[in-house]
Amino acid sequence: MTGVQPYLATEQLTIGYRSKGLTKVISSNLNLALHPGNLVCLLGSNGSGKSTLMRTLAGLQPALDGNIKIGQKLLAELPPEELARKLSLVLTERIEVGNLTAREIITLGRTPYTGWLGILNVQDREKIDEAVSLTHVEDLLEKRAHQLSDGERQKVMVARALAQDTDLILLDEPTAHLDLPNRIEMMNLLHDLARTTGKAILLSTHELDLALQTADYLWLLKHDGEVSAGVPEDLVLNGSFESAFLKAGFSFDKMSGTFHVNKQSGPLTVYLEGDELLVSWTKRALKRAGFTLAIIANSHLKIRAMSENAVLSWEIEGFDKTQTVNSIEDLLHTLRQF
Ligand SMILES: Nc1ncnc2c1ncn2[C@@H]1O[C@H](COP(=O)(O)OP(=O)(O)OP(=O)(O)O)[C@@H](O)[C@H]1O
Repeated sequence: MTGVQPYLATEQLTIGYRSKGLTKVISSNLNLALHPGNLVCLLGSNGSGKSTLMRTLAGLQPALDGNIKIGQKLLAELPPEELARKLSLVLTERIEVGNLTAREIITLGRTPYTGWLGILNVQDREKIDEAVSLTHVEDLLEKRAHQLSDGERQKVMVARALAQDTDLILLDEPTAHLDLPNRIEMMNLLHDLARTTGKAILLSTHELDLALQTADYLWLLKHDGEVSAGVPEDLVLNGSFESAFLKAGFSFDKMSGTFHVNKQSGPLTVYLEGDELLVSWTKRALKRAGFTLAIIANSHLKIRAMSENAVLSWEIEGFDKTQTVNSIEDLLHTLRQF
């Protein structure tokens, strides 16, 4: 991204650990940037170094080398109270919020402005109200932390970060432990927040699919420490996405943006045609069941998938006979007879 000043930028950053004279480098020469209004997802397999990078960017652990700049200033030289007005961190699982109500948790976000006494002025109250409204947690305010579901608690923690009124928000695995609808809601919420507030939001996640769909940028952390950064679609098309996650037994389908389990195919070849949606789901079932899918009609079996007036049917032609079934279960059962 050119022309726009980043809220955060790294220069030749090296992250890792130093203890008892030993240095463990996780990743080096990182030149990354977080720009206003962008949602960036940090992806990488287990142990690749996502938490290490998040912690380093948040100033919770020192960089081994290089710089992190917040605006024009070096992170390492920012006093804690100034950093707290620039960057908020949501460590969803690790923060002990005890028995506070959701309102009290969100109010804690104003601590960098209210000082020890915690007396709220008009602006503090406005920022809290705005955070509550943006995250839609109005109905949760009087609930205590232990009365909140994981998804509700996560939203309250995002509201606390918003109340902190920082340009940068970093979230470590905000979708962990959430069910699919809540994962989607959380990612959409963060994407909308980046758009509407102009904040730069960085989150680490294992949600490859959701990140591909919602992130403005991806940072892909590979096991060798290399980081590929870019727009999701560019990283899919240039092969970076695939190479960051590929393991034996999986393949990545660039067309659909999904990972597939590789199965050993059997000797019987099947040609599929017909209704697009039915063909797509039938293909999945056939691959899992070990059939080899052919791209030409000249195969052992030809299947025509049809959807007419909400009635689904699969016509199977081959070995001198034609049969029709009405479910994928029956289709698989019939094919296994051949
Ligand atoms: N305190 C530490 N001292 C030394 N090495 C550490 C320390 N904490 C983590 N590591 C190592 O750093 C590497 C990266 O760990 P990190 O927790 O950053 O990975 P991650 O991508 O967040 O993993 P996950 O997806 O499993 O949460 C791992 O090899 C881990 O063993």
